[in-house]
Amino acid sequence: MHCTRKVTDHIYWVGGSDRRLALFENIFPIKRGVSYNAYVVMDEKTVLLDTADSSISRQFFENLTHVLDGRTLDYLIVNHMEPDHCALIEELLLRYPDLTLIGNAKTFQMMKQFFDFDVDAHATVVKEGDTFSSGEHVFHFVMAPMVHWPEAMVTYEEKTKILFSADGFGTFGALNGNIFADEVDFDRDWLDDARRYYTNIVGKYGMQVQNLLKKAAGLDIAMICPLHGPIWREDLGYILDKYNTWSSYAPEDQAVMIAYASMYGNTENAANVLAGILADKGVKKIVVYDVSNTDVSELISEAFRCSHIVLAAPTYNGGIYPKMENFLADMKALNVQKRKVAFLENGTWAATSGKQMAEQVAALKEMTVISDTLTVKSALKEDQYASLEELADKIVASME
Ligand SMILES: Cc1cc2nc3c(=O)[nH]c(=O)nc-3n(C[C@H](O)[C@H](O)[C@H](O)COP(=O)(O)O)c2cc1C
Repeated sequence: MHCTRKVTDHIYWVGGSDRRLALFENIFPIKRGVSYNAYVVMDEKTVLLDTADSSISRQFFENLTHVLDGRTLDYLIVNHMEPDHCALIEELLLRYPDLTLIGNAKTFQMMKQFFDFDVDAHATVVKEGDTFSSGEHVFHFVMAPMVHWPEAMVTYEEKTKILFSADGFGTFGALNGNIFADEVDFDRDWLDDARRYYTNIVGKYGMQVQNLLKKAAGLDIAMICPLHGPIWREDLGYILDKYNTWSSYAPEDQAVMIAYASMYGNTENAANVLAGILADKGVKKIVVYDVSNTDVSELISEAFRCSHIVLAAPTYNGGIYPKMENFLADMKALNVQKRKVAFLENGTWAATSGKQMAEQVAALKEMTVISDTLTVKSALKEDQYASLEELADKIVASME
């Protein structure tokens, strides 16, 4: 049966959620599932904005058929060619052979790569600033290259002042009946997943997101309809502000993240002792993560959130403990920058992980090392308490 919701009098959410998928993009754990949003505009002409992932195809087509209520589908606006949104285009054409596809030149290049149908026979190419009217609704096309694919665009509808924002402002998490951010406790239940989605998927492209935010500032936006997660129709400043923070790589919180790797508990012990000393000195926002037990997507998300990062790892066959090395590689890949950092190394015969971690962090932009590397030789000794206190003092002194 159909499972749709009204967004405005003439616009409907026709998406669906997948709670079975373990890994989004076969890499990111999604314990709370994910939604694939799509929207239908009922007007003189009928318009669909994006399709969905094949996993929800049955629900999507039931929704679409129900909303169209016997009418045909005239137009599909393709904001993003990633398969989780465009998988159903070919089936859509089988059902609605006269369908016109609206996208930019790159959209259709990609469509020809993904599909075998006669794309040119259906394509209407639009570019930045072009408009299209379906009757009462007027759609403006705004290019959003590399947010997060080159062909990505967003569509602004003039009458309803809705920004159909593609993957921008999206989040992991299935929709549970409530499709609007103001119907849920976003800050409590969604923000962590929104940050994890943004930082891991779009995090690398901060400058491109900043460009899109500048374009968005010129539009009178009443609602943001993303392709994943809740729709924003109240307090838009909240999510725009978060996007501005994340895309400018500014820390969201003055907080200390201690990420440690440990096989036999000694580096872990040092991480815990440091956290305790920081707490003694009045720091409230401290998070401690075992990099072996925490998915790297969560570590990245926290690295974007926290102002301070302490990396603690044993030396391993002359290198950095592999799970920590993987986190460092991801930090580079996702452009983590502008953080205050410190290192704690461990080694039993030749501790070099600190030096090696520092070299990798030096390749990141605007990272400030706030203290000399602290070396543990196998296990932390009582006489090292003072050096941990010294490190904690430096962290506290550098917090705003
Ligand atoms: C497979 C393996 C390789 C290691 N390689 C080195 C090394 O290259 N240099 C070194 O000084 N210690 C090396 N160690 C020793 C550990 O770094 C050391 O025991 C450290 O205290 C482990 O910390 P943990 O208790 O937090 O796991 C190695 C240990 C293991 C198990």
